[in-house]
Amino acid sequence: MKHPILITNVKIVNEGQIKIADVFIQNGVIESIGNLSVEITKETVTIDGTGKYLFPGIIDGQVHFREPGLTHKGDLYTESRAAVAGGTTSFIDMPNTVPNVLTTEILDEKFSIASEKSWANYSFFLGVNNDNLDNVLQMDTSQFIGVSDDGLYFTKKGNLLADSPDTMEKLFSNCKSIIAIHSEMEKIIEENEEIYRAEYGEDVPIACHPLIRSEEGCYQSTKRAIAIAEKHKARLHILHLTTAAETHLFRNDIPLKEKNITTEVSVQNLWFSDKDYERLGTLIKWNPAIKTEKDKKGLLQALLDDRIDIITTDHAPHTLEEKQKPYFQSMSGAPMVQHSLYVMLELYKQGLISLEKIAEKMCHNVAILYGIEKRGFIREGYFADLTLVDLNSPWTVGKENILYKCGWSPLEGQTFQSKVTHTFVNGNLVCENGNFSEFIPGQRLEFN
Ligand SMILES: NC(=O)N[C@@H](CC(=O)O)C(=O)O
Repeated sequence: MKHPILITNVKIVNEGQIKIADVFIQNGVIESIGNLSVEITKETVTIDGTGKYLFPGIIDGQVHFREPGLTHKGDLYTESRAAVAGGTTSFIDMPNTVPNVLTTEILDEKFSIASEKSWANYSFFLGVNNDNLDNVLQMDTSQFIGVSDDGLYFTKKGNLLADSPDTMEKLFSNCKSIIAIHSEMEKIIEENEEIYRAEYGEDVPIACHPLIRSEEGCYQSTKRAIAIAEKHKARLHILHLTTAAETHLFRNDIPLKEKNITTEVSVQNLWFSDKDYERLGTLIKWNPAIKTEKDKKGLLQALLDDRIDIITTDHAPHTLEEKQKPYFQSMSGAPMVQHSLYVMLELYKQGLISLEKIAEKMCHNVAILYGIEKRGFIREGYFADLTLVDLNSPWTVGKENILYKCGWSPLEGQTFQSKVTHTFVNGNLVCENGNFSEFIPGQRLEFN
């Protein structure tokens, strides 16, 4: 039986406001919020929230948890456990697992594994590439949370969806669900690779990464994808923006609910810039590449003025061995899901973003964008997915507190001022000051 939980006198960060109240959780949902005089029974767990901040549980719209098929990097148990430790209570996972998620059978298998192994609530994108395009065009795609090409190669040549305008025309004119795309132009990347190969041979320095996977490659791709989506009134979501230039292609004059074209930024692009390649090398090699200080500032500005709708992580773990290779051979992507809220709270401490905006972009808007039912807000009757934070409890990221299966983080050595003290998933207190409850599986996200 689930214990009722009463969190008292806590600062609730929700829907543009911070208000002090008590929160009563029972049977997995937020039963009441206010100045409560609930009857405290023997079973009730009372948590003193004085001085702390209560956020809706973070919903991460883009992760790679690697199961099935790539479980030497991470799996649904290890990565979702790391997620809840850092205050993330729901996630949407990408299709580039092995086998790629190109059929509903493989999608169902992923749901089935998650129902037994995931600490957090979950959903999965259906992958789309040339191998299954005709099938996807026949499907009632409104039954999926979204389709995505992320991490999949699209054409026989190996290009991305964004490189195949004809295919985009076909897909966008038919598909009813959200189409979440990785937006870079392979042709521009290949041309740039040739330029730097001519100069350095195989020893291209990592500092060239943002020049190879360049601003131009992102901008041209995003511009074209938006034009095709607008023509077909498709529901397009551009994943992980990395350039300030692209942000100007998105609108902020209509409410998120009415937008057909949306986008996101991943936390690492608000934290790192090209200045960090010298210190961290291929550890911060991501696709698309982390770009300049100017881009970092422009992305934050676009987040604040609502041209960027949500914050994700693109959590993409690889082993250290896979990362620490020469530029061309090293894997792109790094783990981030345990630390996303910490990065954002640190930006708050630096005066760059408000707590209300963090809740909007990491919780409310992700629920709105993907139509997730009864999560992402602190409201009576909603699932009790909640994250309690102490804003004055410094700690340092180190091997001993990293929970990713790959065992490393590009943030090692970083001191954060804030700490997630309690994470609740569906009304269960699953993690308290780094100590986990017995395993309780999360739930499949329902969407409308
Ligand atoms: N973002 C990355 O750099 N890597 C992702 C794939 C992807 O999102 O392209 C991965 O799965 O490793």
